Amino acid sequence: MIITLTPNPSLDRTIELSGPLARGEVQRAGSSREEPGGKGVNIVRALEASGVPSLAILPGDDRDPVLVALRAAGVPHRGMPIGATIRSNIALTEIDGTTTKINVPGPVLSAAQQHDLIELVMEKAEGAAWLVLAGSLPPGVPVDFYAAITRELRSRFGRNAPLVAVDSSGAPLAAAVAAGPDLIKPNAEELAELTGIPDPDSLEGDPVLVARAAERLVATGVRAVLATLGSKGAVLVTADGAWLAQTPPIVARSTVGAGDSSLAGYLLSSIAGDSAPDSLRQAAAHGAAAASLPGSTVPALSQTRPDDVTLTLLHTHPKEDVQ
Ligand SMILES: O=P(O)(O)OC[C@@]1(O)O[C@H](CO)[C@@H](O)[C@@H]1O
Repeated sequence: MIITLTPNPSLDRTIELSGPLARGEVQRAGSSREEPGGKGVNIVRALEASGVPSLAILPGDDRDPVLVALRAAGVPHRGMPIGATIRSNIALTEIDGTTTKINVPGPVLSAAQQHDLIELVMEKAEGAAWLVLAGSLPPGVPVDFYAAITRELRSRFGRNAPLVAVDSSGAPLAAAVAAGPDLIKPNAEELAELTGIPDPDSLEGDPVLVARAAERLVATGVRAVLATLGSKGAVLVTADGAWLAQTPPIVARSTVGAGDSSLAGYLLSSIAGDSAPDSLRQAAAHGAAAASLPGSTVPALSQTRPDDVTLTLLHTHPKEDVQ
């Protein structure tokens, strides 16, 4: 069982433009779609599509459009009433797949609601293989929320605690890293921010640099770093090595949720007992399949092509050079 917690879920509205985005002008959209979202929600949508037992935990009232959509789609979830509407995020996709995303803050979670949410996670986490802590934190939630959950989980369940994956950004991710999660899934920008590299673009184009930055995090106690690099592929770093996975070029339609699908691919492969590089291969295949689908549509395992992924063992540099 894989549990995800999305403290700041969203209703994702994707507007598909039939030409390039023109700032300051009225544009007629080709089409638009709405999907229940937030990173942990997308991960469970992807796992569910492949028949992997999973549960999305999120704050949200039963009649909220996000929960209604999850129910209608048969996505396993558990909402916690908050008496406020879940935020709506907007994505504008252009014909070449360029995606502009606008995310809003979301409703405040009070201290009592945060406490209840943590208790719900603890209740559902018993016996789970993974707990994924996913996305931004809503207003009112302290930046060490994910770190505190990781520590609480390990103190309550000891050696039986689920493995913890964190897919977030900024201060919540930095705080979570200090708690030594089993896996983090940064993109180039998040990895650059975490490791103090001023230019994220330099990372995206250079998998060896990505691996070196990730090695620094592994040296501080993160068990594995899965760095997703968009069309450049994905890099996995563990204490045992560093690998690059690259997919053949795809026609991208929307990159929203592609990273979430990558993480779902990694997790489903890993719980099936695959090796770390093979799990990376599945992550890359899932990410590419997701980017070729509209909106935040997630692929099923059968829609992915792991055999087309090229895996390369990255030789970075001797351990003593790690700074
Ligand atoms: O604002 P956050 O929590 O960082 O990200 C939210 C979000 O952009 O993440 C998903 C894509 O990864 C979308 O479903 C959702 O709108």
